[in-house]
Amino acid sequence: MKSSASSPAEVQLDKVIFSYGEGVFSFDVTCRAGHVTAIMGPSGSGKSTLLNLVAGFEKPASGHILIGNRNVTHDSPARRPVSMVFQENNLFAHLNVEQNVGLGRSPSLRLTKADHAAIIDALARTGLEAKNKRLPGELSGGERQRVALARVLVRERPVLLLDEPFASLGPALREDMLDLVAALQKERAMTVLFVTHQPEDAQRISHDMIFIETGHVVAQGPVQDFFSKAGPEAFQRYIGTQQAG
Ligand SMILES: Nc1ncnc2c1ncn2[C@@H]1O[C@H](COP(=O)(O)OP(=O)(O)OP(=O)(O)O)[C@@H](O)[C@H]1O
Repeated sequence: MKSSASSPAEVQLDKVIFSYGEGVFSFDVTCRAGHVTAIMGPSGSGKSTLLNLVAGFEKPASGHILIGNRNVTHDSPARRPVSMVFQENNLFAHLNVEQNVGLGRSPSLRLTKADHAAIIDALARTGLEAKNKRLPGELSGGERQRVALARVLVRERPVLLLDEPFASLGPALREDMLDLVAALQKERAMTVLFVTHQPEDAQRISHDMIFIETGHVVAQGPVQDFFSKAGPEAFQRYIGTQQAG
């Protein structure tokens, strides 16, 4: 059964422990339903790992993942009420825009009239109507990410995981894309977990922030608190280092 994107879902990592061998990750954290949570932290701190645990690409050694109060710890990625957009390689190169979006409805592209209507809607919403027959190789980087967002729309999952989706785009285009995400998030009341290295991107669209260091959440709270003078020391140090670099 498809989860409705209209019912916001909390995302909880409940005493989750995970390890790739050497480094241990421990996450005990909740992301508010229907809000955008930015996930920031130094390179290698575990931001993508956190998203992969929620998506089901990695399994915790112990603890639970709950989405909308449903325990999904043992569910495969396909069964989880989640969509994910990566920095790149979100699309199949041999399928055109419409087909790539259609995969969000049916992996075999057996599409009903209602599916086609949803695809047309999503293409209009993301400004891609005129490019529906193009292959990904015939699109700009920003357009390809729009296709990925159109697919998120037709999937109608309540949780959206964004792993630095606009990192390779220039600042003006990145702002456009972030505003599109913010509009779609609001429209669908999605719960968004947004990994980014850009403090200004986090500030632009996020309500909350999680700051990670060496596999642990070291600070969490409303995003504006992080940017005040009294913000978490670890975060201040991190953005200080980034700006100095
Ligand atoms: N498949 C894997 N096998 C072994 N180690 C891994 C694997 N994936 C990630 N790691 C290690 O786990 C740690 C956390 O990686 P992760 O990708 O979650 O960090 P990140 O905070 O998202 O980093 P970045 O900002 O550079 O993308 C890193 O030390 C990384 O080398």
